[in-house]
This record gives sequence, structure tokens and C-alpha cells, in this order.
Amino acid sequence: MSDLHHLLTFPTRPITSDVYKTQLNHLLKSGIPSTYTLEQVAAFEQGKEDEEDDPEASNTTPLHILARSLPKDATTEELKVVLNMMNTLFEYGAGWNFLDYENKSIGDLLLENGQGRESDLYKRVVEAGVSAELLLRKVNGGDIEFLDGPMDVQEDEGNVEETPETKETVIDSDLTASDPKTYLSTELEYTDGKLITKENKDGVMMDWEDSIMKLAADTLFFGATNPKEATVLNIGFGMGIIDTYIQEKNPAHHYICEAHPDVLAKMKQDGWYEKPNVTILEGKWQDTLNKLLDDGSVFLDGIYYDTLSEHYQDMLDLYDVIVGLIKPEGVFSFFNGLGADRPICYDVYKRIVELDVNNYGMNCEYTTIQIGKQLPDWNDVKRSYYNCDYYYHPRISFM
Ligand SMILES: C[S@@+](CC[C@H](N)C(=O)[O-])C[C@H]1O[C@@H](n2cnc3c(N)ncnc32)[C@H](O)[C@@H]1O
Repeated sequence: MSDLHHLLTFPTRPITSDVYKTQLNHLLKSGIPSTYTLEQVAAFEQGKEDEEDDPEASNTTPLHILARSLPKDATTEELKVVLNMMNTLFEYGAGWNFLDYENKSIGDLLLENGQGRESDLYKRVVEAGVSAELLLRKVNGGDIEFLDGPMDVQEDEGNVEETPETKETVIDSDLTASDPKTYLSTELEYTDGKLITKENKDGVMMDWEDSIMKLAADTLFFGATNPKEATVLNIGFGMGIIDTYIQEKNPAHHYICEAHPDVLAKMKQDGWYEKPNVTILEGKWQDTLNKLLDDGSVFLDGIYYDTLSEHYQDMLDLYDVIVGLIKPEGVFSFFNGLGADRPICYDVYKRIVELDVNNYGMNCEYTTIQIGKQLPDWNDVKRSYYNCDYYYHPRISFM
């Protein structure tokens, strides 16, 4: 076991600055970058750091060891020391979202060890994640670089980047939902309480989201003095859950933007084209909303966004359109599955959305709702797209 590994397992109590921070600094200054995985640290100490990476090695980092070994009964004073140790590791460039040999992130381990989402240690990892994501965007000249899957290892840079998708996060490259073009030409199937791709059984929409859609429909009318005089837009029809809730409010005008031919056919079959207050915008929002914007006559009280196989970069593009379409008192909301594969990523993206909409003079307020009991067992779909038992519902409006 390396000296660093030993130190991070908290062999002596109480944890004091003298014992830990000083020694940690000393060890790191002697030349072991904390971005090294533990296997690499061990190799370094044995003078083998130039040898080829072991393909079997996990990405267990010193921060994982620290989070995994954290005593559940740590006192406030001890936690302050641990926070300092984390600061030191981050200063030396530690990554926030590596997955260890048990497929766990630092955030997962902290939560397991009693450090809740409001704890200083967990919040420190969130802060590191937000900084890393924003820095990465800067480095990429403003573009967000997405890899093929969440937590994929970017081996040449020794870093890991999360790929938040707006809905189904792609982990298997063969998921139909991973690519908008493929998705839009894939046959869909409405089954009991689900909309899935026919061949691959990728989940497009599921009725466990019903209560989220009800809440979202209410949110869209938040700024309107009279719902019956309001004009709202929903992007992505899916199973029409939110649109059904919107119709219950009988708004003056209800736009629905939908791109998939099978979904449009279902909308026709179910009479959505005949509803007097509904206008269907057929096609991708990237095409149809710009026309609406150019038209210059539509101003919206509420906009909801819930598509599939799009990335956070698409949401950034959408913000540009939204500010042109929404009334000053209007509200924007979206299905918030950004990074919902894992609590730590979900929290990082919660914050990133806040920062991004601030740039447009908008504010994002979240309501946290518990959804654990609603979550399905995911047996009939290829992969779960939501793994947190709570949901951050966003309400975005001008400040
Ligand atoms: C998850 S479903 C929406 C579910 C909906 N919120 C509900 O309550 O049932 C996503 C929908 O967005 C549609 N979609 C995907 N990409 C789109 C795009 N670029 N523009 C418009 N619609 C899109 C999909 O075809 C699908 O019907």
C-alpha cells in the first residue's frame, strides 16, 4: 500500500491538520499528481510510472480512497480537516467524476458515508465539477465537448468527461436514442404506459413522469394572470402527457412542436390536429421555432422543453430562441434529466443551468420533489435514464 493510500484511509483518529494536511502536502509536493489513479500512484512509487497502463486498472483515485474511508462518526472539526485535504487534492488537479473499481464516483461514496447533498464535502465536489465543466467549455472555445457516454474515460488527457443528455443519457453506442438523425428515422411503438423504439426498446417516454408533467404544466402558467388568455408552447409531444394537462387549462393558444413522424401520426389519430386552440409545429424545433421567431407575432407565457437524444449544447442554442419568444413575465421549464444518472452529476448540472440562464438575465428556481416511489423497474426498456430518487423541477424566468 502506498504512503498516500495509507494516509487517505485515516489510520489514526482524531483527524487533525497536523497529521493529515501537512503530510498530504508533503506527499503531493514530492511529486505525485493527485490526478493519478491509485494504481498509477503505486506504480510511481515503485519507479514504474513509465510502464504502459494496465488496461484492467480502475480509475480509483486518491479522492475515492478518502471518500470511501471517511469515518461515519467524523466530528465537525475532523470534517474541516478532510475538507482541507480535498481542497489540496483539487488544487493538485484531482478529477471530480472518475468512477472507481466499483463504478462509484466520489459523490456516491460521500453520500454512502453519511455526507448528504448539503454537506460541505459533497458541495466541494459539486463546485469542482462546475469549475471543471466551465473550464472545459472555455478550452473548447465555447463549445461543450461531449463524448460518447457518461463517465467515459478520455484516456489521452487522463480526464473523464460526463455527457449530460437532455433525456436518455447514452451509455451504449448502439442506443437508437443516441443520435437525433437515427432516432427520427426509427420506428416507434406506443405500448402500455410507454413510448419506446420498436426494435431496440429504448425508452422515449414513460408514464412514471406523469406527476412531473403535471407540475410542469402548472409552472407554464405561473406568470399568466389568466390561464385562459395564455399562449404556451410545448417542445416534444411524446405521449402527450404534459399537453393533456395544458389542455385542461384551456389556454387561448397551445403550440406543440414535434419532429417524429410516428408521433405526429399518433397525434393525428388522437385528434390533436382538430383542437381549436392547438397549432402543431411539425418538424424539429431548430427549424420551426426560428420561423416563429422571424414571424415576430408570437409571444409566449410558457415554454416547455422535453425532447430526446439532444445534448446540453442544444439547450444552450434553445436559450437564444427562448429569450426572443417569451414574454417578460413568461416562464421556461424543461424535463430535468441532465446528469440524472448520478447525484453528483445531477447537482453539477443543476448549478450549470443556473449560471447559464443568468447570462440571459434569467433566474432558475428549483423545486425538489421526491419521486423514488414512482420510478419504474426499467425491465422493459434497454437502460434506465433516471437514477436519482428526487427531481429538481426548474422554473426559469427573467430576473
Ligand atoms: C420524451 S418525449 C416528450 C414527452 C412529453 N413531455 C410528454 O409529456 O409526453 C420527447 C419527444 O420529443 C420529440 N423530439 C425529439 N427531438 C425533437 C426535436 N428536435 N424537435 C421537436 N421534437 C423532438 C420526440 O419525437 C418525442 O416525441
